Amino acid sequence: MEGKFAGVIINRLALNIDRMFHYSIPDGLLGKIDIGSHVTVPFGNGNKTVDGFVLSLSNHSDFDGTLKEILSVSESGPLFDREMLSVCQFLKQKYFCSYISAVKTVLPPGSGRKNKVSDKLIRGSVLNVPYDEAFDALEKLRDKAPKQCKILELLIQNDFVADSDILFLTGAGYQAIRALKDKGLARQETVEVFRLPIDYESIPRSASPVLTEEQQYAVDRICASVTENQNNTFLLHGVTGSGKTEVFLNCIEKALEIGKTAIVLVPEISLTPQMVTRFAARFGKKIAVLHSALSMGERADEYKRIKSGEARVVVGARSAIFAPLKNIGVIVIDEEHETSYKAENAPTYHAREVADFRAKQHGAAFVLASATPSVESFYQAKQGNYQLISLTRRPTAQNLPTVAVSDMREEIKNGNRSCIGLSLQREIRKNKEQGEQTILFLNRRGFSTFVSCRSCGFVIKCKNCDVSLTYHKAKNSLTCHYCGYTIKKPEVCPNCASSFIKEFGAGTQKVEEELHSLFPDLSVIRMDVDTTSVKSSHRAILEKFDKEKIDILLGTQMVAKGLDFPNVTLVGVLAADQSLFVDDFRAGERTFDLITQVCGRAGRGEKQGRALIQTYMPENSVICQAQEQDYLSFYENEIELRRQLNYPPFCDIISVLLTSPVLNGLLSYAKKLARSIHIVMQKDYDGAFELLGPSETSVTKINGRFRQRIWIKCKMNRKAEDIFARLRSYHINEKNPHINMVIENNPFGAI
Ligand SMILES: Nc1ncnc2c1ncn2[C@@H]1O[C@H](COP(=O)(O)OP(=O)(O)OP(=O)(O)O)[C@@H](O)[C@H]1O
Ligand SMILES: [Zn+2]
Ligand SMILES: [Zn+2]
Repeated sequence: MEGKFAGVIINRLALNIDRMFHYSIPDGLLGKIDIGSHVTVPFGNGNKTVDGFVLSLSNHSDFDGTLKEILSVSESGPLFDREMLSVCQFLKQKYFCSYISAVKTVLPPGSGRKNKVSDKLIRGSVLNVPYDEAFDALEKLRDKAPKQCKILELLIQNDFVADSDILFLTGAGYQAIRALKDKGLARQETVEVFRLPIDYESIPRSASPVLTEEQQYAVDRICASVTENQNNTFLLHGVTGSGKTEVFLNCIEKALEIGKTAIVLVPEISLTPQMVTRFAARFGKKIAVLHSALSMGERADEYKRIKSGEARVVVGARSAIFAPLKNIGVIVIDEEHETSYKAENAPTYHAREVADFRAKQHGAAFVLASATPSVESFYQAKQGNYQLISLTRRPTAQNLPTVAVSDMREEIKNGNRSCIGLSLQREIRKNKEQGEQTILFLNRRGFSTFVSCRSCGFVIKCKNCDVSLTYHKAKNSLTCHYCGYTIKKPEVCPNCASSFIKEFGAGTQKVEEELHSLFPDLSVIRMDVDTTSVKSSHRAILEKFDKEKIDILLGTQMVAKGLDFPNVTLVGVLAADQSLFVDDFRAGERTFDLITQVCGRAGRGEKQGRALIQTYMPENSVICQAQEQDYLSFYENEIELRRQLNYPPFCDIISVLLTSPVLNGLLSYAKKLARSIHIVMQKDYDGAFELLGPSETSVTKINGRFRQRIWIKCKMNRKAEDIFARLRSYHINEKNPHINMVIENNPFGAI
């Protein structure tokens, strides 16, 4: 450990201290401090003791005066190594975040927190009164004790909330939790944490099936890179059910064989149960699983197993890309087109970009797998930057499912007002008679359930955000999905006092009711955010569907992808076209991907599958291409559109979002910034660019903050990075206490 001087990042989010502070290392601590050490230091004029992280070490200092000394260092050793330090620098440069938020992204789970992760038990709170009483209490607390009100809202929305989560999510202190308990509204509960998320050893081991020729070719090409330490990027484009997973399982096996390690990212928690089982069946305890549904304790355990070298394959959601593995041989991103790979909070990294960075550092093979690659990735493959490997058939006896389109306008003309058309009803019936199972997919975007007045049209909105509240039938509550604001559903319209105030739109609950009345003899199981809030319920629902041969699995996005049930031969897509109306240049891509993926759940076993797409616009080209499951013609169309309209991959889109609790001053500041950006871009940027805005965002207010956005279209290169980094410093120096700035490169579904 070299050096007498250390550069330290202070563990505070305040933007004006977002830089390295230099300290000298006292003799007593020499040799004990390294990159990644967690230290305490005197800070500021008052020399307050604060904690921070060591990011650099050196033997000399340019500082003229006497440097302050580091006070202490955590005994448990450095929290990250030099490789992770370079990842932090990458995050900071590419995503315009502060040092500390970059560092926090790579820290082990639970570290740097005040309360220690207990070994077996988690303390938390649950609601202690019926919902109705809780709603009454909410209104009483709303103005007098807003923190308690926020906690109560959380407890209404969830069955159990860990105290640490309450503190983190609401910013309240323990006394607020205690006050709610004293009032009898909440009570304390302790839940036992399952230390190993899955008993990997209990899952029966299974070997690889004999690969098809196409699969073997893919494995050989990727493995050549793994063994030769070559950093190549592969786009594994295979139709749904073509055995992509089998391909990368085999590549990982190879990597392990020659002493290397592997990371596999899978998109959402919903994907993990089946996927994890497949990994455990192949690799047993050599795998570690990291995703957000694990408790902090579980995550900390898995992390330890990775650090100790026991776990050599990490399977996880987005943040697993930061797993502290050494000697990585292969990184896989499954369903690489998924939007959940992009982080929503700072640093707003894309896992694909971080993976690319790490793969380069390790000389690892990088595999992007999808049946419907993102337009950006496919373009890279066409340009020769990625090596394209295609799997064109399913390895099982069956072809891709046949897909039919059902015109819902005809259904309405014929007097059928059900959201399940007659053709779909017939198919469901037929499937039941053949003893086969059905998956029904409800495109969530088309089915928000808000409450409105049938007399005056009044829609109940959030008081902090410019959005309508979502109705939850089981609790008879209305909740804001942005800020958590919760109220009881009013009996009469707050605007005109009419009692014709009702929920609008069909949610999964409504469709479920309809299924029961159409098919009283069929069993239905529902999977959506409401039925999966309790830990492990994903797994439970899927297991029940499989083991008990439930007739219909009904769900939102959660059932669209990754599921592999051989007895499912029919897939129905309700409201296929709704996601086409979203105001986003990726709407077509997302609709194509959703429909193709969900149809791909059918006929994965020995029996031929079929899918039925219900739509109001059967002539729409995206719907037609999805019906044909023809990615290539979809891509050709889409890339031409992007070229004409100058969208990614032909340029990058940078969003500069400004928010403030007061409208006054926000717009003029945004205009001033837009003008400055324009001038600087003209002077210092060397290519074409376009600047749009400032303008209001589609949701004009979130969490009590008004929003203005400036869009810049340009190629994100070193020069542009430098300009936006300067813009960020300029904003920090302006000291506009009310106005927040977030710069984001290529945001997804920006609101
Ligand atoms: N060579 C093979 N021989 C027999 N069965 C296979 C073979 N390869 C894969 N399978 C089986 O075919 C099914 C689909 O394979 P897999 O899940 O790997 O495909 P996928 O392309 O990853 O699917 P998707 O991306 O559509 O979810 C699985 O049940 C798998 O066990
Ligand atoms: Zn809100
Ligand atoms: Zn009304």
